Amino acid sequence: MSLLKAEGLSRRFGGLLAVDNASLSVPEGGLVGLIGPNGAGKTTLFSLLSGFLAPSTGRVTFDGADVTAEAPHRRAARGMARTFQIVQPFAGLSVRDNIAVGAYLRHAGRAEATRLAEAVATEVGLAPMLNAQASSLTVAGRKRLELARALATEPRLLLLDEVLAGLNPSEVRDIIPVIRAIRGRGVAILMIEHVMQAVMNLCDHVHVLSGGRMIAAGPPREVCADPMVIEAYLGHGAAARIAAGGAHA
Ligand SMILES: Nc1ncnc2c1ncn2[C@@H]1O[C@H](COP(=O)(O)OP(=O)(O)OP(=O)(O)O)[C@@H](O)[C@H]1O
Repeated sequence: MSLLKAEGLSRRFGGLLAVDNASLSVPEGGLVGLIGPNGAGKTTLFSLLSGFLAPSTGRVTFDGADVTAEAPHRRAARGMARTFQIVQPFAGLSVRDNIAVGAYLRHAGRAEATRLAEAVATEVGLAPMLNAQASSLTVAGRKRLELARALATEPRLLLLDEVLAGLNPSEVRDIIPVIRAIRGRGVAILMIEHVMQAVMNLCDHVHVLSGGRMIAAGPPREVCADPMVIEAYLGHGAAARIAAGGAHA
C-alpha cells in the first residue's frame, strides 16, 4: 500500500496555476524523486503534501487516512517530516539543541530528547559538531542539520527539498550514503532534487513536474531519456537535436 498518496492536487496563486492536477504516490519504505525545471511547482507541491499550503483541489492521504485538511504538526505526529530548501536553523542554539527541537515531538523529557538528538547527529555525521552553534556550520553542515531536525521527529516519511543544493561534488558524494542508510532502516523518502547524480543513484522511481503538471514518471534512467522530459529541461526541439547527434543540442 502507498504510504503517501496525492490525487489530483492543484494550487492556484491568483492567475497562476502553480500545481495543476498532480498525482503521485510513495510506497512504504520507498525512495522516490521529484524533479523538474525551475519554477515547475515542486516546492509548492511539497507544501501541499506537508500541509503548509491548502490545495485548491485534490486529496492527500497518509497511511490510508485523509490528511488534506490537517495542519503540518498533525501530519508530523503521523510520521511525515519535511526539510526546507532555505535552511533556517535556530542560529543561537547549539547543534544538539537544534536537533532536540524535532525530538520534543515525541519525547517530552529533555534527557530523552537530547539522547535522541545525539543518535541522529551520529547518523547524519554531525556528532563532532554537537556543541557548536548552528550559525558556525558550513553550508554542508547546515544541510545535514536540516536533515537531522526532520529525522529527530522519527518520521515514517521524509520530504527532502533539495538537501544537496549548494554542495560541492565531494560533499554530495559524502551525503548520498547517509540518505541511503536512512532509507535502509525503513524510512520512506520523497526528494526534490536537481543533482541528477543523486537521483540516479538513490531513487527507485521519479516523477517529473513541468509547468505544474506531471509530465512523466518511472525508473530514473527511463525518465531521463524521455523526450518530453528532455524538452521540458532544454527547450522545444532539444530531444530531436540530441537524437540526431547534434553537438549544439
Ligand atoms: N506564495 C506564492 N505566491 C505566488 N506565486 C507563488 C508562490 N509560491 C510559488 N509561486 C509561484 O509558483 C510557481 C512554482 O514555484 P515553486 O517554488 O513551487 O517551483 P519549484 O519547482 O520548486 O522551483 P525551484 O526548482 O526553482 O525551487 C512559480 O512560478 C512561483 O513563482
